[in-house]
Amino acid sequence: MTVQIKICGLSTPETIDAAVEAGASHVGLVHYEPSPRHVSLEDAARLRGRVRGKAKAVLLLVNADAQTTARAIDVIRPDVLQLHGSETPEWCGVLREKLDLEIWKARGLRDAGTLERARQYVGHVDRLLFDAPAPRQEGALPGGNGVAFDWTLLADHDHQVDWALAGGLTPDNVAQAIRETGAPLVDASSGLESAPGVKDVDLIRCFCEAARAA
Ligand SMILES: O=C(O)c1ccccc1NCC(=O)[C@H](O)[C@H](O)COP(=O)(O)O
Repeated sequence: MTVQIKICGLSTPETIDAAVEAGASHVGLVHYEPSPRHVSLEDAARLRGRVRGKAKAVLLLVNADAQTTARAIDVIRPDVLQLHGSETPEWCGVLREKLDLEIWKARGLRDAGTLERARQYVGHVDRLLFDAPAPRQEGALPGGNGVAFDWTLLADHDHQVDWALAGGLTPDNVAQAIRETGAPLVDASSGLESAPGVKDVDLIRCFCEAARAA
């Protein structure tokens, strides 16, 4: 099966184009002000326009309220809404029923217990995205930290919904990650940067090549 590839936290036309040309199936736009990858709604809408018909646009929000979510969807018109905070299964389900787009929920995997609890989202989301857990320190971002988790947690797991692997993926480790977990979709952000929030087009290309060659 061909692995799908999401490049997250893109914020310039050049890096968006590089991701699409390298064969990314999904591009991620982070609308979350504390992030170095935050893009305004207007910039996100412009970037989204560049990929229409070529790759799916994923809008990433963190614990956004209903009004903020509705406004962001209205302006950006993404294909996918990725929820990367502490959104409940019920809230995901409400959005999935009301909105004509895919709902993805990110879950940090610390141990087998956190993987088991992620099952609460089955039936409420279109995809679970397994990431490293958020660092415990004050002010830490809930994602995009470039930290990998223990992939053996996913070995032989009985997935009951589509899923994706994220967390510390780079051109150097993505093939091994795919082989060890069987991930159908891989997602990378900070491992493709020369500085926080600054994507490197060569790293984007190398990542896509390595993922496809796995
Ligand atoms: O990228 C951010 O700054 C960010 C902020 C808040 C929530 C999520 C965020 N990013 C999510 C991602 O980029 C990925 O889906 C995932 O966390 C993998 O990131 P990385 O470990 O940096 O590859």
